[in-house]
Amino acid sequence: MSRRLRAFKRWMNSQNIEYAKNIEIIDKGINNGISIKANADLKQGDIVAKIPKNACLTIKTTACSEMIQDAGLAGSLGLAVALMYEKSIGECSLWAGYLQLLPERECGVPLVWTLDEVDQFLTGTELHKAVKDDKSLVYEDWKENILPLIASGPLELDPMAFGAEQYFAAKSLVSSRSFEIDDYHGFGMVPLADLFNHKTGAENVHFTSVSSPLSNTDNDSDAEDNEYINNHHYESTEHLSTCKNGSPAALGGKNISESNDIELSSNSEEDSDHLEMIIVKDVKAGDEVFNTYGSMGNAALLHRYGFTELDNPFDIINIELNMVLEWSSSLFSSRYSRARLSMWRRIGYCGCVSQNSEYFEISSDGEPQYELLILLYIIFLTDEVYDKLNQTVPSTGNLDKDVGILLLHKNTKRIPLEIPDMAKNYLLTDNVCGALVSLADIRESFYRLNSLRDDIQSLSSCCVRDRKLYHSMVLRVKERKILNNLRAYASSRSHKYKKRAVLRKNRR
Ligand SMILES: C[S@@+](CC[C@H](N)C(=O)[O-])C[C@H]1O[C@@H](n2cnc3c(N)ncnc32)[C@H](O)[C@@H]1O
Repeated sequence: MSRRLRAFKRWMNSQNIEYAKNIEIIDKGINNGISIKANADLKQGDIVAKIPKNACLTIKTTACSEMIQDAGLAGSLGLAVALMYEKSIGECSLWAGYLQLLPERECGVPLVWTLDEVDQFLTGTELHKAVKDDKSLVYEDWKENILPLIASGPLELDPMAFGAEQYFAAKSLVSSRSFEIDDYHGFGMVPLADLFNHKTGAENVHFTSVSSPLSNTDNDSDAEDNEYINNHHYESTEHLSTCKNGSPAALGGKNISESNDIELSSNSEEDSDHLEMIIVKDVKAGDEVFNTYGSMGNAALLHRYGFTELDNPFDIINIELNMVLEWSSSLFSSRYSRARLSMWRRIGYCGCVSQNSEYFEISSDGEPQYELLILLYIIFLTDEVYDKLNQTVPSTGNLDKDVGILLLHKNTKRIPLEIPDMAKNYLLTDNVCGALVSLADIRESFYRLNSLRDDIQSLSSCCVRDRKLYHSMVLRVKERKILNNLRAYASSRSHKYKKRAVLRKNRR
């Protein structure tokens, strides 16, 4: 057993953190990290760890809690300050035995890459602009909130431990390892629980928390209920994109409040101050025990946790509304495009919205967001139908649902927009399918020179241990495959394509 692991186990003992004998903490060193393995078969319902809430590092439990509160810091910023402070006081920290097990920073998280690395590895991907924006926002946060604490705060903070670099490092740890604990503590670092790795849709454990100490005081029996919570962290909700159809954006995961994974189980009163890890799917002796950090695509996984998965079914790619408008303006005029866009909005549609940008999602199998199909269809409406629609649809105010479906097909048939599966038969005209292929080509050009084949070859020859390169290549290749799937989706639905396929078949 490594020295750092022995020290961590001694520390866990001192904090009354309990874990089952049939799980083992495996330390593969700095590069490969730590994971949890089953020593014996684990059965659904087994509790494999109990962690007192006061052993968690939060803005309430840290020794600098008062300073954080007085400075009005909260969220991931407050937790990062708590983490930096506890690290800065070394062995005097109550969490010294825990902190010595953590890496300096989560190197895979692009927030801590250099700007050159961000350009080198992420150009063209969903993350390129997001990470650049993050870097400047996080730096601004530091300048505005932490620098004043070093200069004139009450605790004589060591400037070497609270520099911008240390803040970025702390943010990468908070982003990749913090959990929501309860209403009182908010998010925090949860020793032991944060040693489980993630597997999408195939987790073995869930993390459970008893209701907050605040609600415990009102003697309500709800306070004894356990609530399943996920390894969601501040970034996941701060940057969470809101999408009309509720699906996660490329960078968003499942919002905690939207989670339908709530599991309730009762717990005795004396247990109410701790967290539990409970087995939800049997594990065979010798296998790794996985947690889930939520259902999210590779862009979100890399953004927050610093890794990707080759077979991630939640992968998506986004097509920005601005890109659609540019493409439309290159075919028609920009005035024409703006008028068609305005009609689309009047009928009651919008894209997903995140941080000042509006976009459409393309799912892993290449299926475009419904709202994009409607917009493209409106762009290609003949002037005659458009004018008719223009007279029918009110320019402002709430739309009557009946008016919303008054989109006319060629033979003046109404398109039943409220039944997407049926409407798609009308919306996917040759023009719309051709537009989807063009949009895929334009989005593809963001990756610059290399072809997808080049990228696949680079990925196959690159080593998982070269983390930045490997995971950014997985992100790139998976995104480009989705664009291929979008082209295939469009081609297979285009009548021209279908006709050509029939002709080819007849010729054979
Ligand atoms: C909560 S920690 C899990 C424990 C971690 N392995 C350690 O060494 O402490 C999250 C970090 O573990 C790593 N990780 C978790 N699941 C992973 C996976 N499926 N593939 C690659 N890395 C993973 C990533 O570095 C991530 O930021």
